[in-house]
Amino acid sequence: MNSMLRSARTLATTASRSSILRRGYSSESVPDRKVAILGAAGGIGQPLSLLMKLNPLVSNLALYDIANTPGVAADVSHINTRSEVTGYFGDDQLGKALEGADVVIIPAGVPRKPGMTRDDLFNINAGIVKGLCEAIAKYCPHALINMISNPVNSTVPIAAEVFKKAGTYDEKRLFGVTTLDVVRAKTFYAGKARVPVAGVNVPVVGGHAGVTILPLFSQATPKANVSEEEIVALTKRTQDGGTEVVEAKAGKGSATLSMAYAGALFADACLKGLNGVPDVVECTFVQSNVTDLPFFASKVRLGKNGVDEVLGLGPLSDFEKEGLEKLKPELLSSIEKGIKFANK
Ligand SMILES: NC(=O)C1=CN([C@@H]2O[C@H](COP(=O)(O)OP(=O)(O)OC[C@H]3O[C@@H](n4cnc5c(N)ncnc54)[C@H](O)[C@@H]3O)[C@@H](O)[C@H]2O)C=CC1
Ligand SMILES: O=C([O-])CC(=O)C(=O)O
Repeated sequence: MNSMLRSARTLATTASRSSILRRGYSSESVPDRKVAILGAAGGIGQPLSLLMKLNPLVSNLALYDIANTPGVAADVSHINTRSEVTGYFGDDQLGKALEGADVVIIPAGVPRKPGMTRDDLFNINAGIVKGLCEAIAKYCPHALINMISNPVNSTVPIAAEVFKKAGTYDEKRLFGVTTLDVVRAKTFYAGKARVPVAGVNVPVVGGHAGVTILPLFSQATPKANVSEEEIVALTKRTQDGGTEVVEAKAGKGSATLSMAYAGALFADACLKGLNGVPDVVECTFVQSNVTDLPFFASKVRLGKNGVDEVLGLGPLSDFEKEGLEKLKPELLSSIEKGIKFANK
């Protein structure tokens, strides 16, 4: 029995060491990193907590929600990986959850039901995000913020305004998580192009709602014979990916599992950037000069201070150029709605 336990333990240690080595570190050089998840007991929060517990770059995992986090934290904490896990709940414990955090992931807020747009969530989620960002400004002003709560096109500008008011705003540290759009675009493209999905790359730019989601299939790799008609259909399916899940769940919420996967990928990229791993590039919604809009999702190189460089759009097809012009009014109005809310 003892030898069985010993070999299981050796396996776990070897797995964690080799995954650290795969990420470009020597096993001695991985710094301590605290990740806080706000909304950790929710549909996204729980599987995201699990995935972050599996990430060997995390040394301290703080799980915060308005309720139910002690159970989630107790459960996840039994997994024999590197991080210490602590559950926090209620306003009184928010400061402790945030103190010392390097990355704060925010999936707090209500999800859509069939028939709703992401903007229909604004009235509830804007207030939730504002309150959480006020606490972040106070307790961990230098953390990288990964905003998942919808409508992302407005919640990111809200966060920026809250941080500006608190005097802590650093545009390099605020990210709207649009990774799920990229994950979907890759999956749908691989299916149509009949290529192995593991090698597929597709940038997705713009924002995170309906037509503001603009996948750039003209830049997809590997190149494949995909017709114009199929590109139009792939674009529409990527833009409607969230709605597809909302309708399939029929009133029981929106994407949680694929979102947890996407959120874990993006947080991992942020941690790698912080740790100095070179050439970490992800699409994300950030303060931007790439277009005339103040916030825009595009490829971003991540570094030790968050955003290292916001990369340009690259060459667009005529269909994508048209999509870009079409998305601007809606994206701008969502950004302005967020700014107005934060300053009222
Ligand atoms: N960026 C993206 O690609 C995606 C964003 N989302 C968004 O993520 C959000 C969460 O979705 P789900 O996890 O499915 O919802 P959910 O309702 O299952 O979970 C939300 C959690 O937030 C918690 N919460 C509410 N107020 C809070 C506060 N003040 N502080 C801390 N926690 C608080 C709730 O207690 C709940 O546990 C929604 O706004 C949804 O639209 C969902 C999928 C993809
Ligand atoms: O569609 C929703 O409401 C949730 C979301 O943002 C997504 O799945 O992309």
